[in-house]
Amino acid sequence: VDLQVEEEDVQALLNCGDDHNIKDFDSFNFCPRTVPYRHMPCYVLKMFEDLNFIKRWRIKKNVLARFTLYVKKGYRDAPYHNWMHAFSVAHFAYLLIKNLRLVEEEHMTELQAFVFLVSCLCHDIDHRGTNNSFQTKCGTVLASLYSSEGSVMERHHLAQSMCILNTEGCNIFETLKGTLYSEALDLLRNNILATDLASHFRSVDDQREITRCYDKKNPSHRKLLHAMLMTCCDLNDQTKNWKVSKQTAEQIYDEFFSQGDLEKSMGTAPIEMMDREKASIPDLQVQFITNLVLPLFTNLAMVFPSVKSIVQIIERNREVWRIATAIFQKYSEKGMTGMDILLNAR
Ligand SMILES: Cc1nc2ccc(C(=O)NCC(C)C)cc2n2c(-c3cc(OC(C)(C)C)ccc3Cl)nnc12
Ligand SMILES: [Mg+2]
Ligand SMILES: [Zn+2]
Repeated sequence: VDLQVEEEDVQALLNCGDDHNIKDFDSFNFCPRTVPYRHMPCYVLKMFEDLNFIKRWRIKKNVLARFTLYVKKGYRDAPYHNWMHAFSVAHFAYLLIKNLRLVEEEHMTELQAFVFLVSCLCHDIDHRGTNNSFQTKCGTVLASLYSSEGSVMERHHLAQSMCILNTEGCNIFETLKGTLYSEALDLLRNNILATDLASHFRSVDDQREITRCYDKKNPSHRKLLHAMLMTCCDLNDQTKNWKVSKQTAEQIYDEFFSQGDLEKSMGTAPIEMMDREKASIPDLQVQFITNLVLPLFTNLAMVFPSVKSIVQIIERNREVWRIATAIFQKYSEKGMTGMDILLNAR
Protein backbone atom coordinates (compact mmCIF):
# COMPACT_ATOMS: atom_id res chain seq x y z
CA VAL A 1 0.00 0.00 0.00
CA ASP A 2 2.15 2.91 -1.21
CA LEU A 3 0.01 5.53 0.49
CA GLN A 4 1.58 8.45 2.26
CA VAL A 5 -0.26 10.32 4.99
CA GLU A 6 1.36 13.56 6.14
CA GLU A 7 2.13 13.77 9.83
CA GLU A 8 0.70 17.30 9.80
CA ASP A 9 -2.64 15.81 8.70
CA VAL A 10 -2.46 13.39 11.64
CA GLN A 11 -1.81 16.32 14.01
CA ALA A 12 -4.65 18.36 12.48
CA LEU A 13 -7.00 15.41 12.96
CA LEU A 14 -5.90 15.01 16.59
CA ASN A 15 -6.75 18.70 17.20
CA CYS A 16 -10.07 18.59 15.35
CA GLY A 17 -11.55 18.93 18.81
CA ASP A 18 -15.20 18.53 19.44
CA ASP A 19 -16.29 21.84 17.93
CA HIS A 20 -18.39 19.56 15.74
CA ASN A 21 -21.39 18.46 17.73
CA ILE A 22 -24.08 17.73 15.17
CA LYS A 23 -27.45 17.23 16.82
CA ASP A 24 -28.98 13.74 16.37
CA PHE A 25 -25.66 12.29 15.15
CA ASP A 26 -26.57 9.10 17.04
CA SER A 27 -30.12 8.84 15.65
CA PHE A 28 -31.24 6.43 12.88
CA ASN A 29 -32.76 9.46 11.11
CA PHE A 30 -29.35 11.13 10.79
CA CYS A 31 -27.82 11.02 7.29
CA PRO A 32 -24.00 10.66 7.54
CA ARG A 33 -23.67 11.95 3.96
CA THR A 34 -24.65 15.42 5.27
CA VAL A 35 -21.42 15.59 7.34
CA PRO A 36 -18.95 17.91 5.54
CA TYR A 37 -16.42 15.71 3.69
CA ARG A 38 -13.40 17.34 5.43
CA HIS A 39 -14.92 16.62 8.88
CA MET A 40 -15.55 12.90 8.29
CA PRO A 41 -12.24 11.68 9.79
CA CYS A 42 -13.01 13.74 12.90
CA TYR A 43 -16.41 12.07 13.20
CA VAL A 44 -14.77 8.65 12.91
CA LEU A 45 -12.70 9.50 16.01
CA LYS A 46 -15.87 10.80 17.67
CA MET A 47 -17.61 7.46 17.10
CA PHE A 48 -14.73 5.48 18.63
CA GLU A 49 -14.67 7.95 21.56
CA ASP A 50 -18.44 7.85 22.08
CA LEU A 51 -18.49 4.04 22.13
CA ASN A 52 -15.65 4.14 24.70
CA PHE A 53 -13.43 1.97 22.45
CA ILE A 54 -10.39 4.25 22.96
CA LYS A 55 -10.34 3.76 26.73
CA ARG A 56 -11.52 0.13 26.72
CA TRP A 57 -8.84 -0.98 24.21
CA ARG A 58 -6.20 1.62 25.24
CA ILE A 59 -5.91 2.83 21.64
CA LYS A 60 -3.32 5.60 21.19
CA LYS A 61 -5.21 8.50 19.60
CA ASN A 62 -2.43 9.30 17.14
CA VAL A 63 -2.51 5.64 15.96
CA LEU A 64 -6.30 5.80 15.47
CA ALA A 65 -5.91 9.14 13.64
CA ARG A 66 -3.17 7.79 11.35
CA PHE A 67 -5.11 4.55 10.74
CA THR A 68 -8.26 6.55 9.82
CA LEU A 69 -6.35 8.74 7.33
CA TYR A 70 -4.69 5.71 5.71
CA VAL A 71 -8.08 3.99 5.36
CA LYS A 72 -9.58 7.18 3.86
CA LYS A 73 -6.64 7.41 1.43
CA GLY A 74 -7.11 3.72 0.56
CA TYR A 75 -10.45 4.47 -1.11
CA ARG A 76 -10.59 5.59 -4.74
CA ASP A 77 -12.95 8.28 -6.02
CA ALA A 78 -15.42 5.86 -7.63
CA PRO A 79 -18.95 7.27 -8.05
CA TYR A 80 -20.34 5.11 -5.20
CA HIS A 81 -17.68 2.85 -3.67
CA ASN A 82 -15.67 5.71 -2.15
CA TRP A 83 -14.73 7.04 1.31
CA MET A 84 -18.16 8.61 1.84
CA HIS A 85 -19.74 5.16 1.39
CA ALA A 86 -17.29 3.70 3.94
CA PHE A 87 -18.03 6.53 6.38
CA SER A 88 -21.82 6.01 6.01
CA VAL A 89 -21.44 2.24 6.54
CA ALA A 90 -19.32 2.78 9.67
CA HIS A 91 -21.83 5.36 10.95
CA PHE A 92 -24.65 2.80 10.66
CA ALA A 93 -22.56 0.29 12.66
CA TYR A 94 -22.14 3.02 15.31
CA LEU A 95 -25.95 3.52 15.35
CA LEU A 96 -26.59 -0.23 15.68
CA ILE A 97 -24.07 -0.69 18.50
CA LYS A 98 -25.44 2.33 20.38
CA ASN A 99 -29.20 2.18 19.69
CA LEU A 100 -29.67 -1.61 19.71
CA ARG A 101 -27.34 -1.85 22.76
CA LEU A 102 -25.56 -4.78 21.06
CA VAL A 103 -22.94 -5.19 23.83
CA GLU A 104 -25.24 -4.52 26.78
CA GLU A 105 -27.78 -7.05 25.44
CA GLU A 106 -24.91 -9.51 24.86
CA HIS A 107 -25.39 -9.82 21.09
CA MET A 108 -21.72 -8.87 20.72
CA THR A 109 -18.68 -8.95 22.96
CA GLU A 110 -16.81 -5.65 23.40
CA LEU A 111 -14.15 -6.96 21.02
CA GLN A 112 -16.72 -7.95 18.38
CA ALA A 113 -18.28 -4.46 18.55
CA PHE A 114 -14.88 -2.78 18.23
CA VAL A 115 -13.89 -4.92 15.20
CA PHE A 116 -17.41 -4.51 13.70
CA LEU A 117 -16.90 -0.73 13.47
CA VAL A 118 -13.35 -1.12 12.09
CA SER A 119 -14.58 -3.70 9.52
CA CYS A 120 -17.22 -1.30 8.18
CA LEU A 121 -14.63 1.46 7.73
CA CYS A 122 -12.35 -0.94 5.81
CA HIS A 123 -14.88 -3.17 4.02
CA ASP A 124 -14.55 -1.68 0.48
CA ILE A 125 -10.96 -0.32 0.53
CA ASP A 126 -9.46 0.18 -2.96
CA HIS A 127 -12.73 -0.68 -4.73
CA ARG A 128 -12.39 0.04 -8.45
CA GLY A 129 -16.10 0.55 -9.19
CA THR A 130 -16.37 -2.86 -10.83
CA ASN A 131 -17.88 -6.00 -9.30
CA ASN A 132 -16.60 -9.56 -8.76
CA SER A 133 -17.93 -10.97 -12.04
CA PHE A 134 -16.07 -8.20 -13.92
CA GLN A 135 -12.79 -9.26 -12.27
CA THR A 136 -13.20 -12.88 -13.36
CA LYS A 137 -14.70 -12.06 -16.79
CA CYS A 138 -11.82 -9.71 -17.65
CA GLY A 139 -9.10 -11.70 -15.90
CA THR A 140 -7.90 -8.79 -13.78
CA VAL A 141 -4.88 -9.07 -11.47
CA LEU A 142 -7.24 -9.39 -8.49
CA ALA A 143 -9.02 -12.30 -10.20
CA SER A 144 -5.68 -14.07 -10.74
CA LEU A 145 -4.96 -13.61 -7.03
CA TYR A 146 -8.32 -14.56 -5.53
CA SER A 147 -10.78 -16.02 -8.04
CA SER A 148 -10.08 -19.62 -6.94
CA GLU A 149 -11.55 -18.79 -3.50
CA GLY A 150 -14.32 -16.45 -4.75
CA SER A 151 -15.20 -13.08 -3.12
CA VAL A 152 -12.42 -11.53 -5.21
CA MET A 153 -12.99 -7.87 -4.30
CA GLU A 154 -13.70 -8.64 -0.63
CA ARG A 155 -10.43 -10.57 -0.29
CA HIS A 156 -8.65 -7.57 -1.77
CA HIS A 157 -10.38 -5.17 0.67
CA LEU A 158 -9.21 -7.47 3.50
CA ALA A 159 -5.64 -7.64 2.16
CA GLN A 160 -5.49 -3.82 1.87
CA SER A 161 -6.82 -3.51 5.44
CA MET A 162 -4.10 -5.88 6.71
CA CYS A 163 -1.45 -3.79 4.88
CA ILE A 164 -2.64 -0.68 6.70
CA LEU A 165 -2.64 -2.46 10.08
CA ASN A 166 0.96 -3.49 9.32
CA THR A 167 1.97 0.08 8.46
CA GLU A 168 4.15 1.84 11.07
CA GLY A 169 2.01 3.65 13.65
CA CYS A 170 -1.32 2.43 12.22
CA ASN A 171 -2.00 -0.80 14.07
CA ILE A 172 -5.06 -0.01 16.19
CA PHE A 173 -5.12 -3.68 17.30
CA GLU A 174 -1.54 -3.52 18.73
CA THR A 175 -2.79 -3.30 22.34
CA LEU A 176 -4.81 -6.53 21.97
CA LYS A 177 -2.82 -9.21 23.80
CA GLY A 178 -2.40 -12.86 22.75
CA THR A 179 -5.50 -14.58 21.42
CA LEU A 180 -7.48 -11.29 21.37
CA TYR A 181 -5.26 -10.09 18.51
CA SER A 182 -5.80 -13.20 16.34
CA GLU A 183 -9.51 -13.17 17.26
CA ALA A 184 -9.76 -9.56 16.04
CA LEU A 185 -8.18 -10.48 12.68
CA ASP A 186 -10.56 -13.48 12.30
CA LEU A 187 -13.53 -11.20 13.00
CA LEU A 188 -12.24 -8.60 10.51
CA ARG A 189 -11.95 -11.34 7.87
CA ASN A 190 -15.42 -12.82 8.50
CA ASN A 191 -17.02 -9.35 8.53
CA ILE A 192 -15.45 -8.14 5.28
CA LEU A 193 -16.11 -11.46 3.45
CA ALA A 194 -19.75 -11.25 4.64
CA THR A 195 -20.21 -8.14 2.43
CA ASP A 196 -19.91 -10.28 -0.72
CA LEU A 197 -23.33 -10.43 -2.35
CA ALA A 198 -22.82 -14.11 -3.19
CA SER A 199 -22.11 -15.08 0.43
CA HIS A 200 -25.17 -13.08 1.50
CA PHE A 201 -27.36 -15.07 -0.91
CA ARG A 202 -25.84 -18.34 0.36
CA SER A 203 -26.77 -17.57 3.97
CA VAL A 204 -30.13 -15.77 3.57
CA ASP A 205 -32.20 -18.95 4.17
CA ASP A 206 -30.32 -19.69 7.40
CA GLN A 207 -30.78 -16.04 8.41
CA ARG A 208 -34.55 -16.30 8.05
CA GLU A 209 -34.47 -19.60 9.97
CA ILE A 210 -32.52 -18.35 13.00
CA THR A 211 -34.25 -14.98 13.30
CA ARG A 212 -37.60 -16.73 14.00
CA CYS A 213 -36.18 -18.22 17.21
CA TYR A 214 -32.98 -16.30 17.81
CA ASP A 215 -30.62 -17.67 20.52
CA LYS A 216 -27.88 -15.13 21.35
CA LYS A 217 -25.89 -17.83 23.16
CA ASN A 218 -25.70 -19.99 20.04
CA PRO A 219 -22.37 -19.30 18.24
CA SER A 220 -23.73 -20.09 14.77
CA HIS A 221 -26.74 -17.80 15.38
CA ARG A 222 -24.34 -15.03 16.45
CA LYS A 223 -22.09 -15.51 13.42
CA LEU A 224 -25.08 -15.27 11.05
CA LEU A 225 -26.42 -12.21 12.89
CA HIS A 226 -23.06 -10.44 12.62
CA ALA A 227 -23.00 -11.17 8.87
CA MET A 228 -26.54 -9.71 8.60
CA LEU A 229 -25.45 -6.61 10.53
CA MET A 230 -22.54 -6.06 8.11
CA THR A 231 -24.91 -6.32 5.13
CA CYS A 232 -27.40 -3.96 6.78
CA CYS A 233 -24.63 -1.39 7.26
CA ASP A 234 -23.55 -1.79 3.64
CA LEU A 235 -27.17 -0.99 2.62
CA ASN A 236 -27.65 1.87 5.10
CA ASP A 237 -28.55 4.39 2.35
CA GLN A 238 -31.84 2.49 1.86
CA THR A 239 -32.84 3.31 5.44
CA LYS A 240 -32.65 7.09 4.97
CA ASN A 241 -35.03 9.56 3.29
CA TRP A 242 -35.97 9.39 -0.41
CA LYS A 243 -33.42 12.06 -1.43
CA VAL A 244 -30.55 9.92 -0.08
CA SER A 245 -31.79 6.66 -1.63
CA LYS A 246 -32.27 8.42 -5.01
CA GLN A 247 -28.83 10.07 -4.82
CA THR A 248 -27.08 6.78 -4.00
CA ALA A 249 -29.00 4.97 -6.76
CA GLU A 250 -27.64 7.57 -9.22
CA GLN A 251 -24.10 6.91 -7.95
CA ILE A 252 -24.50 3.13 -8.11
CA TYR A 253 -25.88 3.13 -11.66
CA ASP A 254 -23.20 5.62 -12.68
CA GLU A 255 -20.75 2.92 -11.59
CA PHE A 256 -22.74 0.03 -13.09
CA PHE A 257 -23.19 1.78 -16.45
CA SER A 258 -19.47 2.62 -16.60
CA GLN A 259 -18.71 -1.06 -16.05
CA GLY A 260 -21.23 -1.90 -18.78
CA ASP A 261 -19.53 0.56 -21.16
CA LEU A 262 -16.17 -1.01 -20.33
CA GLU A 263 -17.52 -4.52 -20.99
CA LYS A 264 -19.02 -3.39 -24.32
CA SER A 265 -15.65 -1.88 -25.32
CA MET A 266 -14.06 -5.24 -24.50
CA GLY A 267 -16.52 -7.01 -26.79
CA THR A 268 -18.64 -8.67 -24.06
CA ALA A 269 -22.31 -7.88 -23.50
CA PRO A 270 -23.04 -6.48 -20.01
CA ILE A 271 -26.00 -7.74 -17.96
CA GLU A 272 -29.09 -5.54 -18.35
CA MET A 273 -28.53 -3.89 -14.92
CA MET A 274 -25.24 -2.49 -16.25
CA ASP A 275 -26.40 -1.59 -19.76
CA ARG A 276 -27.40 2.09 -19.86
CA GLU A 277 -29.39 1.40 -23.07
CA LYS A 278 -31.56 -1.30 -21.44
CA ALA A 279 -31.67 -0.69 -17.68
CA SER A 280 -34.78 0.75 -16.03
CA ILE A 281 -33.41 2.11 -12.76
CA PRO A 282 -36.77 2.37 -10.95
CA ASP A 283 -37.65 -1.22 -11.90
CA LEU A 284 -34.23 -2.47 -10.77
CA GLN A 285 -34.54 -0.56 -7.50
CA VAL A 286 -38.01 -2.01 -6.78
CA GLN A 287 -36.60 -5.50 -7.45
CA PHE A 288 -33.48 -4.93 -5.32
CA ILE A 289 -35.49 -3.57 -2.39
CA THR A 290 -38.11 -6.33 -2.70
CA ASN A 291 -35.70 -9.25 -3.14
CA LEU A 292 -32.81 -8.20 -0.92
CA VAL A 293 -33.17 -5.11 1.26
CA LEU A 294 -36.65 -5.68 2.74
CA PRO A 295 -36.20 -9.41 3.54
CA LEU A 296 -32.91 -8.61 5.28
CA PHE A 297 -34.22 -5.79 7.47
CA THR A 298 -37.48 -7.70 8.11
CA ASN A 299 -35.43 -10.62 9.41
CA LEU A 300 -33.37 -8.22 11.54
CA ALA A 301 -36.61 -6.73 12.95
CA MET A 302 -37.55 -10.24 14.15
CA VAL A 303 -34.58 -10.02 16.53
CA PHE A 304 -34.74 -6.23 17.20
CA PRO A 305 -38.37 -4.94 17.15
CA SER A 306 -37.13 -1.30 17.06
CA VAL A 307 -35.86 -1.99 13.51
CA LYS A 308 -39.53 -2.15 12.36
CA SER A 309 -39.51 1.67 11.97
CA ILE A 310 -36.58 1.30 9.54
CA VAL A 311 -38.50 -1.36 7.56
CA GLN A 312 -41.32 1.18 7.13
CA ILE A 313 -38.92 3.78 5.71
CA ILE A 314 -37.58 1.21 3.23
CA GLU A 315 -41.16 0.30 2.19
CA ARG A 316 -41.99 4.00 1.69
CA ASN A 317 -38.90 4.46 -0.50
CA ARG A 318 -39.95 1.44 -2.57
CA GLU A 319 -43.37 3.05 -3.09
CA VAL A 320 -41.67 6.14 -4.51
CA TRP A 321 -39.61 3.95 -6.88
CA ARG A 322 -42.88 2.25 -7.96
CA ILE A 323 -44.36 5.68 -8.85
CA ALA A 324 -41.10 6.55 -10.63
CA THR A 325 -41.49 3.30 -12.60
CA ALA A 326 -44.88 4.44 -13.87
CA ILE A 327 -43.46 7.86 -14.84
CA PHE A 328 -40.44 6.12 -16.37
CA GLN A 329 -42.68 3.92 -18.55
CA LYS A 330 -44.57 7.01 -19.75
CA TYR A 331 -41.37 8.91 -20.68
CA SER A 332 -39.42 5.99 -22.06
CA GLU A 333 -41.98 5.74 -24.88
CA LYS A 334 -40.48 9.13 -25.83
CA GLY A 335 -37.05 7.48 -26.04
CA MET A 336 -35.50 9.14 -22.97
CA THR A 337 -32.91 6.92 -21.23
CA GLY A 338 -32.96 5.99 -17.53
CA MET A 339 -30.46 8.55 -16.32
CA ASP A 340 -32.03 11.68 -17.86
CA ILE A 341 -35.44 10.59 -16.58
CA LEU A 342 -33.97 10.09 -13.11
CA LEU A 343 -32.17 13.42 -13.35
CA ASN A 344 -35.36 15.15 -14.54
CA ALA A 345 -37.24 13.61 -11.61
CA ARG A 346 -35.20 15.82 -9.19
C1 LIG B 1 -29.24 0.66 -4.06
C2 LIG B 1 -28.50 -0.58 -4.51
N1 LIG B 1 -28.91 -1.18 -5.62
C3 LIG B 1 -28.28 -2.30 -6.07
C4 LIG B 1 -28.76 -2.95 -7.24
C5 LIG B 1 -28.14 -4.10 -7.70
C6 LIG B 1 -27.04 -4.60 -7.00
C7 LIG B 1 -26.36 -5.84 -7.48
O1 LIG B 1 -25.16 -5.99 -7.29
N2 LIG B 1 -27.18 -6.75 -8.03
C8 LIG B 1 -26.63 -8.01 -8.53
C9 LIG B 1 -27.75 -9.06 -8.51
C10 LIG B 1 -27.09 -10.42 -8.76
C11 LIG B 1 -28.46 -9.01 -7.17
C12 LIG B 1 -26.53 -3.98 -5.86
C13 LIG B 1 -27.15 -2.83 -5.39
N3 LIG B 1 -26.72 -2.18 -4.22
C14 LIG B 1 -25.72 -2.38 -3.32
C15 LIG B 1 -24.69 -3.43 -3.27
C16 LIG B 1 -24.79 -4.42 -2.30
C17 LIG B 1 -23.79 -5.40 -2.22
O2 LIG B 1 -23.79 -6.44 -1.34
C18 LIG B 1 -24.61 -6.59 -0.17
C19 LIG B 1 -24.41 -5.43 0.77
C20 LIG B 1 -24.12 -7.86 0.50
C21 LIG B 1 -26.06 -6.72 -0.56
C22 LIG B 1 -22.71 -5.39 -3.07
C23 LIG B 1 -22.60 -4.38 -4.01
C24 LIG B 1 -23.59 -3.40 -4.10
CL1 LIG B 1 -23.44 -2.14 -5.28
N4 LIG B 1 -25.78 -1.43 -2.40
N5 LIG B 1 -26.80 -0.61 -2.67
C25 LIG B 1 -27.39 -1.07 -3.81
MG1 LIG C 1 -18.15 -4.41 -1.15
ZN1 LIG D 1 -19.90 -1.44 0.57
